[in-house]
Amino acid sequence: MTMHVQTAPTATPVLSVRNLSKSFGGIKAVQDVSFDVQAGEILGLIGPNGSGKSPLFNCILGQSKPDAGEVHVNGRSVAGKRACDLNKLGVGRTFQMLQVFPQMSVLENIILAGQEHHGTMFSRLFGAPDAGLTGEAEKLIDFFRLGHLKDELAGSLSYGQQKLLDAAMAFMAGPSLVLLDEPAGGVNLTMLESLKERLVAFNAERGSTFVVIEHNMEFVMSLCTRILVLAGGRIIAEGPPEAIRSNPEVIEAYLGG
Ligand SMILES: Nc1ncnc2c1ncn2[C@@H]1O[C@H](COP(=O)(O)OP(=O)(O)OP(=O)(O)O)[C@@H](O)[C@H]1O
Repeated sequence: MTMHVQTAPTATPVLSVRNLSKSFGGIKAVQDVSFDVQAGEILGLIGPNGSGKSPLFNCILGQSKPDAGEVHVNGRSVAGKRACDLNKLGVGRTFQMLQVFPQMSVLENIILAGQEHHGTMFSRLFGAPDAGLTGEAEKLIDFFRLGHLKDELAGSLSYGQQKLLDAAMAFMAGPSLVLLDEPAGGVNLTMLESLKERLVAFNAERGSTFVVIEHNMEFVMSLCTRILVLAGGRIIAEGPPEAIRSNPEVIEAYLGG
């Protein structure tokens, strides 16, 4: 009798980066970087200033064309795709700088983010003014505990509340992968706890996957399930937060930087 050994199928990573390189003139900003992110992970991307985090993010997100390498989201190549095409593939992002419209209400900001994610010019011109997104937007606002501020102008919110709104905007349209660029930057301790707690809850309840660039070590170490460290455009360490904290190469990269 022939025995068939069943092997577990390997899950397709949500994000797969292979041999990515990007130079600016003589500066090798990203050098042969490869990593995978599995569904449900919260991956922290850290490294001293100038280590290549933003250029790497920009290559992943189609803002910048890599010189070499490949990026796949849920098994599909993103080569040549624009940011709006990536939204349709289920990728959301936040930027270092706030992207909220101060003269619009919290609700309007969230609806606009939803329209950007899955609207077409035709649907925007001829569809319902809210593109049928008010219900979904209100749920998301409540999830991020901004319900009491729904009708306030975004510009009247505290900076921390605006960062929370900014993060919430990236979650409209239920992305499977969200890239967060310094979500904790300039946010006070109380709002930081709130932001972290909501991100963890979103990850746990919806199984979404995050990649987070962050300088705030306490925030990143307590939020992330795995950390990747860049220095000089290369990955110098990768592992769980507690191993990264005590990694001599990582300490040296920060102190030497
Ligand atoms: N658009 C660009 N044009 C020219 N050089 C760039 C560009 N983007 C990044 N670089 C260079 O690539 C290198 C790494 O980029 P960058 O400083 O943004 O890394 P980073 O890790 O994101 O740093 P930070 O933590 O300060 O944001 C730097 O030397 C930077 O000057």
